[in-house]
Amino acid sequence: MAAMAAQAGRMHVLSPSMAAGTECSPPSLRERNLATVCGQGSSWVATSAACTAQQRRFHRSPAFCGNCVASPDALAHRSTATVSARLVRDEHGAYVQQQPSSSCMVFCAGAKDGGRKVASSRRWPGEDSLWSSSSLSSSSSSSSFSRIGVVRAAATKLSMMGSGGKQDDEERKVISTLAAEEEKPLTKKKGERRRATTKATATDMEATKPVEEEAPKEAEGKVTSLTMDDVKAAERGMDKRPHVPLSSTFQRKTKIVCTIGPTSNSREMIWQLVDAGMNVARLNMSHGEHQWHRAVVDLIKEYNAQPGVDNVAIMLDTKGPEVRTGDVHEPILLTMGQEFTFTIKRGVVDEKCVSVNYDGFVDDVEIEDIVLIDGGMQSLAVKSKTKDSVICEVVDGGYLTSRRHLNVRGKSATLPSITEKDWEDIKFGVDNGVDYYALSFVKSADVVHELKDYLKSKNADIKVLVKIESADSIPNLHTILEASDGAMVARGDLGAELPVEEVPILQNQIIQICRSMVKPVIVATNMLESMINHPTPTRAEVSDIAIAVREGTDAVMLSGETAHGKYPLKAVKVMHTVALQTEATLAESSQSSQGPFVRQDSGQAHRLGPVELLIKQLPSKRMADLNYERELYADRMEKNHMSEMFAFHATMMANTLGASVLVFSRSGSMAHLLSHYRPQGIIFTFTNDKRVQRRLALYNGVRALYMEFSADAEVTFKKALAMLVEYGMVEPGEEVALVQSGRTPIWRSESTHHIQVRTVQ
Ligand SMILES: Nc1ncnc2c1ncn2[C@@H]1O[C@H](COP(=O)(O)OP(=O)(O)O)[C@@H](O)[C@H]1O
Ligand SMILES: C=C(OP(=O)(O)O)C(=O)O
Repeated sequence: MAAMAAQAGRMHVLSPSMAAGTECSPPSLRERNLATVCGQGSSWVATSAACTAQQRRFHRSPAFCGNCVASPDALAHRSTATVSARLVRDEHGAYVQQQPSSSCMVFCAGAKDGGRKVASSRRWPGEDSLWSSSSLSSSSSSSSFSRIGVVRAAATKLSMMGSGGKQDDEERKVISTLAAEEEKPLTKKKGERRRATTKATATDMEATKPVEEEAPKEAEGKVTSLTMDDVKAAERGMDKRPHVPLSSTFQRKTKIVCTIGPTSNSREMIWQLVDAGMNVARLNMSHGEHQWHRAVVDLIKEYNAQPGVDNVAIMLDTKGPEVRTGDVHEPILLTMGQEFTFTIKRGVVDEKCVSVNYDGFVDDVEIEDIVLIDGGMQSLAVKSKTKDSVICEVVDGGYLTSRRHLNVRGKSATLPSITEKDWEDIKFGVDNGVDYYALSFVKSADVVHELKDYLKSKNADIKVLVKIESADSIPNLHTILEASDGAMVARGDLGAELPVEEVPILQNQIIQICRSMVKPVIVATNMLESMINHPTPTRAEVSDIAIAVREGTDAVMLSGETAHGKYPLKAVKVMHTVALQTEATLAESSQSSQGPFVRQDSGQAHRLGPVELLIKQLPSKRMADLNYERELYADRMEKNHMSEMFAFHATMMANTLGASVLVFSRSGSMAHLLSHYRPQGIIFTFTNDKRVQRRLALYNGVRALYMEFSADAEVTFKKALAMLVEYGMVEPGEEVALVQSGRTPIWRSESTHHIQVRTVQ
């Protein structure tokens, strides 16, 4: 079979170690019975129908339940796969391998909706319908609906490709069969009805007018075979249907921040990035004019305005007092040992000299200092100075391109944290209603207070994340974080100003401190750097993402990978898959090795309070720091006692039941608290404030949905549950933990605080 697989290139191979009839617990099943799709290292095993609601919760993670063995994340890799067998339980409850009774091409419609729904052209023994999607999926309101779109788009695509296309015969045959099948009447399901209604409005159609422009990425734009992305693109282009809520990435708890740049600023790309998993769009104000950024903001707003979609938050990253080289006409090659000069004169560029944007550069630098370009991609030793130039010798050579970072090893530039340009950009953010500022090179809490005072004076409700990237910020870390609304571990500059080996230690500490303060934290820079030029990540990059997830970060960030890389979508998909997979192992290990609740590495729901957690996680942390954390925690508990308690106990309850959490929040504060406790299920947060919904996009485990609240709590609960069922996020029969608490309880007259367990109808 393995040989056949190699030949076919995308044969689904069941591990030879899986003996038919072997009874396996989910983890061992996963270890032993993985199958490979498309030779891409992803894995899935076809599903059985008979899984209970309790088992189905495993579907939201790449773990497998005993009955229904599917690896949703694998579906994100590829839209089609050939499957040779599936696992089902026999009459004794043991797992057996079942061969399909007809051709077995699978269209992983699940790639669109979380990998839980799979439409197939197979016939399985005992099932008479060619469209036995129910045999492959959990109950779904939108699987047939996904299939219709996929089939129609695929068929149209096929006809466009003509006979000269590169599609292989087998795939063509199946697409044609599926297209013919589409004409057959189907029982309408909720999702279809919904689509039919939305499809009718002309305004909606106009809103989703397809982009005529070429896909901006050469590498990702080329169509060599029909993938889900092609199908989706074709689907959008052909049908002009409104964008519908996609749940493909809602199971992932760790959020993804994508920097928008020249390769990702088109409408088409932004839509695809969201589908692939983008939660927050970052605008880097070091590049591009306001007009450029406004166009991106407008696109994100247009995306968010669609009914029912996952909202994307906008984060404006200030340039800060960063020192950069000027523009160059073409890359300048720096060779080891050569002389090279940095000058504060503007607009100078030749093969031996380039401008620097900071007038104090010459004063800040001393002979023998090491100047790093882009955090050390090239480095130069300072040999001499004149009044306007620094003359260096190249230590590590390479190509110098436009507007590159300059750092002096071990030193911070003596510039104010918020420059004049930053104030202009901050005003731009206020005018355009961004959700977060990422404030660069913060060295003390004062600057955060200054910005917050300004925002207050403008009545602008924008949250301030501090970028920890300056050597000078470390001694003031606690006060800076305390003043902020969250942080970014900006490893690029941090690793240039401080020895690189300190970066992982600081990363961990910053994450833990933010967590203990109930503030979101982002790990940034170089996460999938090699994917700027290559379609697959290095193993070290994959580990880097996994480590950040294990440490409990709220979000991971892509910079050049999505801003100017060749494979922006692939990079997001890799990040999504790695995070999802890592989160599943955290959930598993918390269930098996340490009992149901106690987690120490990821900080998931635990019986210990945040301070105890911190002590366990950071054995090397100084006692003084821990006492400080303890005081903060005590202070928070005092102010927020009830909500803290309810968030904690709701988490415990949800974990015990294997259920998701449902919360109603005007300000988002209860969602923040729940996120802090990291429940194993999703925190579905209903809010009646669009701004809060967008902001929550950054928080670990939170899925925020917009809804008007009714004066009657029960009406609101029912509406919320119905919405989740409609979007395929929960299923009838499933239990959810519903929390009614928070600083400003919504139905104050009804009760004070409570947690209930509801079974979805
Ligand atoms: N708005 C933009 N306009 C042009 N280029 C951009 C923009 N945003 C990002 N880029 C490009 O993507 C690269 C990587 O993004 P990022 O890491 O945010 O930048 P940097 O490291 O330069 O601060 C940048 O160096 C730049 O070449
Ligand atoms: C995220 C960072 O900031 P920027 O890309 O703005 O330099 C960093 O230095 O890691």
